[in-house]
Amino acid sequence: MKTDNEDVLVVEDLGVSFDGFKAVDGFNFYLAKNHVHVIIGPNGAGKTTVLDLICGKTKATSGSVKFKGKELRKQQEFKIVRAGIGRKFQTPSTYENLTVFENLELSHPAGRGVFGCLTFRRTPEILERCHSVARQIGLSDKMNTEAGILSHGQKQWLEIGMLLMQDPEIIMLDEPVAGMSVRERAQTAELIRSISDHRSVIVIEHDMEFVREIADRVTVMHMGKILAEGSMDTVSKDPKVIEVYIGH
Ligand SMILES: Nc1ncnc2c1ncn2[C@@H]1O[C@H](COP(=O)(O)OP(=O)(O)OP(=O)(O)O)[C@@H](O)[C@H]1O
Repeated sequence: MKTDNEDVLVVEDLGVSFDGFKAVDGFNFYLAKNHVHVIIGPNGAGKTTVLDLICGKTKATSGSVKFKGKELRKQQEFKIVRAGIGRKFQTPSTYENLTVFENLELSHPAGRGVFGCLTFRRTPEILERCHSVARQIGLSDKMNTEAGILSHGQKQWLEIGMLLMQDPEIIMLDEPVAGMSVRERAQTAELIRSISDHRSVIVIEHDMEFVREIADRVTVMHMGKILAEGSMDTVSKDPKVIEVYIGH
């Protein structure tokens, strides 16, 4: 368990309604620097919506999202990414016909946007960054392999690598081990732990064994609200949590 208490992200009283239905309601969330904070909860609890609100994909109807003291709630999505919050969606976003190396290279901030594409130069710094990210995601020996022929797990790691290329301070992952083999899950747990040496990670996950392996802190959501929060040990013994979720 890490002890560094500095919060990089402070979310308070966050809420959103869809046609009068409160999908997220009075949500408070404190993400500590270099921690892995996992959000769990039954289907429809509001977990994905919370990530949508943090990254600006969905606009909140109330509350605040502060990143290193700066209010993000009304910022546009691309500005939130640039500020240092990266999000991996469940839908694949790799370029299947490009190699692992090319996918990583393209994700470097220097290649971003029309102007970036036109003026992009492969500098030694960018090359080194691609290789260091490839080492971290375990794909160093696949640099020249087209993304389309990678295994499911390797594609997921490549996507995480593409996020890492942007050097974000916070990474958000929605069900990162869905569809993975036991071995791939273990490797993903290791990867997430290594990412949290220098960044904070928010993960949504259903697999409790996996949560136990990676989480510094767990928030349990139910019907748009927080049901419990603490270490995995604490929340998994909470009778409220057992009743609505773990006991199912
Ligand atoms: N854009 C939207 N318009 C209307 N309702 C929405 C919208 N987005 C989410 N909801 C509703 O909000 C609730 C929370 O959904 P959300 O996807 O955040 O839950 P979740 O905890 O991530 O569930 P799961 O584990 O199934 O992915 C659900 O009832 C969903 O139908």
